[in-house]
Parts: sequence; C-alpha cells; structure tokens
Amino acid sequence: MTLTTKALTKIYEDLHQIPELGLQEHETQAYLLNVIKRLPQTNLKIKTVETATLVLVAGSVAKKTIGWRTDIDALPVTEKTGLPFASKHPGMMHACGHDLHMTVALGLLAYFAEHQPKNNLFFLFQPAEENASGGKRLYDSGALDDWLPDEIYGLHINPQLPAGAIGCRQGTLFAGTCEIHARFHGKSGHAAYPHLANDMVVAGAYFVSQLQTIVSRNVNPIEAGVVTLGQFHAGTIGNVISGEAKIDGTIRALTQKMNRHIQRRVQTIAEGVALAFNCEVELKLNQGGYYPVENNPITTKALIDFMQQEPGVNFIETEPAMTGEDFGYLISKINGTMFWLGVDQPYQLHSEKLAPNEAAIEKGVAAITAYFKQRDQTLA
Ligand SMILES: CC(=O)N[C@@H](CCC[C@H](N)C(=O)O)C(=O)O
Repeated sequence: MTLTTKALTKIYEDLHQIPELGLQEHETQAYLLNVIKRLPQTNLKIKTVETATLVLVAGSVAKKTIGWRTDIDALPVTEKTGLPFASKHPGMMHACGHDLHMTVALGLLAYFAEHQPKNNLFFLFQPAEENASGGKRLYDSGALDDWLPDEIYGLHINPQLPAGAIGCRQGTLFAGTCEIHARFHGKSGHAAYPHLANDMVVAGAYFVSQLQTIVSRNVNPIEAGVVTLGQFHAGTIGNVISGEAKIDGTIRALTQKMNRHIQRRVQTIAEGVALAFNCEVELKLNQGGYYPVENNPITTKALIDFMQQEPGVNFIETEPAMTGEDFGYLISKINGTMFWLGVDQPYQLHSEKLAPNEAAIEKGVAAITAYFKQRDQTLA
C-alpha cells in the first residue's frame, strides 16, 4: 500500500500534534503501531521494546538485511509556529523534525509492505535521540540482535537546504557530542557579608569564562570544536549570596580524539575553579552514544552515486555539521550512512518556530524508495 501525499500529510500533521520527550513516547508509539497494523501484514513482523518499534519486512530470497532508522522523540520547547496543527502537548514540540522523519519512514515501509523486496528490510522507530542515547540503549540491550541489519541508513531534516534536496558527504557528517553538567557548591550568605560566604555566582562565572578559552587556545585552529553552555542557574534574589551554581552545556567535535581532548580540558578547568574558589564541584561529562556520525565509505558511495544520477533528485554535497546524533553509535557498530533531507526554512533546528516545508516528505519518500529498490537488487 503506497501512502498518498494526502495520507502522508495527515500522518505528519497528526504526529506533529503529539510530541513526547525521550523514553516517554507512548502516544507516538501507539499512533505508529496503528498505521503499521493497517499495512499489508503478509511479510511484516512487528516487535516493541519499551517505546521503540521494530519492524521486519521479510524478503522473498533474503541474503542480507537493509536497515532504516528514524527517531521519534521531541524536545521541551514551547511551539510558536502558529500552525493549525501545532503541538497539543504543552511545553513540548517536534522542533527537530522527528515527526517528519517518522512520516518518511512510514512512507517507505508502506511501499515495501506491499512490494516485497528480495532482501529483508528492517525499520527501527527509535526513542530518545535528543537526550538519552536511545540508539545505544537499544543496541547494547540486544534488542536489535534478531534482525541486525547488514547496513543501515537514516536521515535528518535540514532547514538550510531546498525542500526535498538530499545532502550527504563521505566521512564525518555530524559531530560527536558530550553533555556537560557542572554543580558548584560553596556557602550562601548575606549580600553585605561576602567574606563570610562563598559565592557560587562568581565561581560559576569564572568557569563559564574559562571554558571560552578551550576552543580559542586548546583546539588546533585547522580542526573544529564547540563548547556551548545553555543553562546557568544560581541564586534566588539580589541580596542573597548563592551557595550553589548549576551549569549545563555541550561539547561538539568532529573526531572522538578532539572530543576527549575538550572533555579533559573541561575537567581540568572545573577542578581549577574549585581550587581557586575553595569550593566543591561535581562534574558529569556524558557522551553516551553521541559519537561522530562517520559515514561508511561503501554505503555512502552507493547512496551518493544513486542520488546524483536519479532524475528528480536534487543532490547537494554538504559540509560536516556540529549537530549531534546517536545514529553515530549505530554506525560505529553497523555499516551505514546518514544524510540530510532539505526542508527549506528560515528557522534553525530546535527553534520554536521551525515549520518544515511538507513538500519534502513526498520527495524524500520517492528518493529513498528508489534507492532501496536499487540497493535491494544490488545485494540480491
Ligand atoms: C540533531 C540534533 O539536534 N541532535 C542533538 C543531539 C543532542 C546530544 C546531547 N544531548 C548533547 O546535547 O550533547 C543536538 O543537540 O545536536
């Protein structure tokens, strides 16, 4: 059953309205299962693991298994798109396009549920891409073992590319990331008696300032790195010295080596600030499964060669990006390729105003279906 443009649009708009945070994607999973169970079932096997959904399309003469992964979680962002199908879940939004990723996956699955491939196709609807290494959790738990694909593909929407364009590159597509969680503990007190307290606003401010030196002074200028601190909470009122500071951020680098180098510098600076301010620091550096997305040379050549010659596909060779993806962990275990799907937007990923151009859905489904058909023949 090939899903029509109208059906795909409805799925996208329905999913957009029910964003859920990582590992809590129950309504999303129920919606996905409802669509999947209405497809021709003859060649389908369906499994759920917590909020993940795994589907195998059995091939007619299977020698290999080709995988497709979509993420399904949303972000704690309050939507401000003004769309008629805006989020119904307060404080949550599909601001990273996972609703569109799921729709493309369903379009692809629907086609192959009706047109049996020679090889097996494996579809993974994966929770918690944004915050809890959903891909790593599933892989490490053995949940994929029965249907482990020989190669795996996935996409991410890209607001900067024209709607429906496919963007990819050999080598690293996305950075490896690492979350920074720093907690400084000093001594609170009266604003008038700083000598009797230990002010964590000041200690935290030094930590923030000193981290700015990592990229400028410790990263080789011809390589790349990012240290962003997105949250700093300390204190309650202007005339009370705060004894606590809570700072969270993220590291980005295009190689694991550079990621670890930056992690070590963050650790050293945190310890140095604690020493200098005579306070305690608890520092958690959490990389989880957010390894650099290093595209496999063979699957990436196959995909790029195909997209470059396929009529109707606007293929664009892209630069590496500092966004992260736990797909990096999956393709450190399974050969595979991630690529961009353009959605032509003035707003960035994670913006409360992100409203992807829906024309990308049909173009994406068509391009990837055609690629999977060709890949299925090649691997037969
Ligand atoms: C595509 C995208 O936006 N991914 C996220 C992944 C977040 C990883 C982790 N929680 C971190 O912040 O380091 C991104 O922010 O790039």
